[in-house]
This record gives sequence, structure tokens and C-alpha cells, in this order.
Amino acid sequence: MKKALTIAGSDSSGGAGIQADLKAFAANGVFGMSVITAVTAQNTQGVFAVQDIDPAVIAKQIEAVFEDIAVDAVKIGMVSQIETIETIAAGLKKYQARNVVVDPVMVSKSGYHLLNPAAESKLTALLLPLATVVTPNIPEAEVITGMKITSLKDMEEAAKMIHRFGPQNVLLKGGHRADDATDILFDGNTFRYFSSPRIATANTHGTGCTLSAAIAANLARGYAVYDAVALAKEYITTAIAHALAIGKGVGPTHHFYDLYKKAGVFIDE
Ligand SMILES: Nc1ncnc2c1ncn2[C@@H]1O[C@H](COP(=O)(O)OP(=O)(O)O)[C@@H](O)[C@H]1O
Ligand SMILES: Cc1ncc(COP(=O)(O)O)c(N)n1
Repeated sequence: MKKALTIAGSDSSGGAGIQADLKAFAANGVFGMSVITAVTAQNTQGVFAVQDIDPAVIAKQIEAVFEDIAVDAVKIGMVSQIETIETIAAGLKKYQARNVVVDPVMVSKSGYHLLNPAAESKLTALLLPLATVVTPNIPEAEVITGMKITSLKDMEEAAKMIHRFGPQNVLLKGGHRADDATDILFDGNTFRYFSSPRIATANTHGTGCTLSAAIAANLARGYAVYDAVALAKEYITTAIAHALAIGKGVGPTHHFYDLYKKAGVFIDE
């Protein structure tokens, strides 16, 4: 079985972060492992506290995994602080990690800064060059590029600018626009579009985490980047279409819809 590692923050409500990644790994057929960068006290309504993990302990988690197990892909999510980013970059280089998907998580849907704004340029400088695919949403792409993004043309322009920071591929997600949910993949030469109708739902907690983890799982299984993204886009669309109205706020995506359906489990219980 292929093995994927998530390096990210814990979401106590299970909808985003490490928890979403491990569910997406399992549902996409890979063995999931985790390096926890921060513990958040979070639910569908907001983020209430964050404890960043000591960088020495992050380094040890990375070491414990890579010294023992062959890692087929890595997904990076919430990275909190400058020292966290430096530690992760050093670890990925030391172990020559491959199939690295960087989700440049900055601000939660509830408006909480999961990345210290002082660390934004560090993330761009140290993690983007190590990425096989970087997956910014529109607000993150605006921070990375400094440009305002409204149209698909703007998204293409921003993807080009982000590519100059060194990732092999940029997947600029269009979830935050009003139109169809169109994501753009740029490999330095060609733009490819992944589109789905916008699903009318309030429950989109963890969509970015889920998508990037599914891409990492597909890369671990040997899919080329385009196919890994195409399959992950199908996965996230199904997961959003059947998102769960859990909690009082923005509910999580449904990771096991297809499996539950096959098993005859009453999925909306
Ligand atoms: N309402 C929606 N309907 C269909 N797809 C969506 C919807 N919202 C987001 N997506 C898709 O979910 C994925 C995550 O996108 P986005 O919400 O932009 O990321 P993030 O969670 O990082 O803010 C993308 O593929 C995006 O197109
Ligand atoms: C620990 C953690 N990591 C990431 C996110 C972003 O979630 P989203 O995918 O909804 O933007 C989050 N809310 N919490």
C-alpha cells in the first residue's frame, strides 16, 4: 500500500486539517501518517485557541516517519510560524521528499489567522520551491502575488506569478468566486481547467484540505499531476455535494460517501 504523510494542524471538530487529510487519504486508498504542527480548538463556528507545536518536536515527528517508512507523497497544510516553516523545509530537503503538495493555508473560513502574517513570505520562499503542486485559494493567491483576483484571466495571471516562486505546478482554486467552481492548473507552459457547477451549500469546512490531501494520495499512487488533480476534483465535488450539516456553523465535507453508499449505510443520518 502506498503511504502519504500530512504535515498540518489538528482541527478538533474533524472537518479540516490533519483529520480531513487522514480521512481523504483513507478514502483515496493510501496509508495515512501525520506530523502535527499545531493544535487548534476549533469547530464549525470558529477557531478559539491555537497551540503551536515546538519546532524540535515537529522535526522529531518528521524524522520518526522518514527514518522508518518510505513516504510516497507529502501534503503540507497549516504551518503557523516562521520556525515551523524552516523546520519543515529542512526536513523535506534532508529526506528528499517527493510528490509534495503544499496547501498554503493562511486564514480559516471563519477569519482566524492560522498562519502568522509575518510568516507569509517565508512560506512562499521556503515551501513553494519544494512543491510538486501548490494549491492556493484566491485570497491566498492575492497575498502571494499582491494582485487582486476577480476574473479567470486574473487567475491565470496570478498562477503565472506564483509559478515563478519555484513550484512545478500551480493549482489556483476558484472556490471563492461567484461563478462555477473552476480551478486552474499551470505547469509553466499550459493552463488546464477543472470545472464543476457551484454547489449551493453552507458546508464547506475543510474543502481545501480535502482537495490537497486527495491530490497527494493520487500522486502517491503513481498518477501524473493532471490525472491526480482531475480525480481529486471529482472527489471534492462529491464530498461537497454530500457535505454534512454537522454543528451550528460551516459543516464538513463527506469523505466516505461512495463507500457508505456501496455498503448501504444511511449516509445522511
Ligand atoms: N460551493 C462549491 N461548489 C463546488 N465546488 C466548490 C465549492 N466551493 C469550493 N469548491 C471547490 O472546492 C475546492 C476547494 O476550493 P476553495 O474553497 O477555493 O479552497 P479553500 O478551502 O482553500 O478556501 C476547489 O476545487 C473548489 O473549486
Ligand atoms: C487546522 C486547520 N487547518 C486548515 C484549515 C483550513 O480549512 P479550509 O479547508 O476550510 O480552508 C483549518 N480550518 N484548520
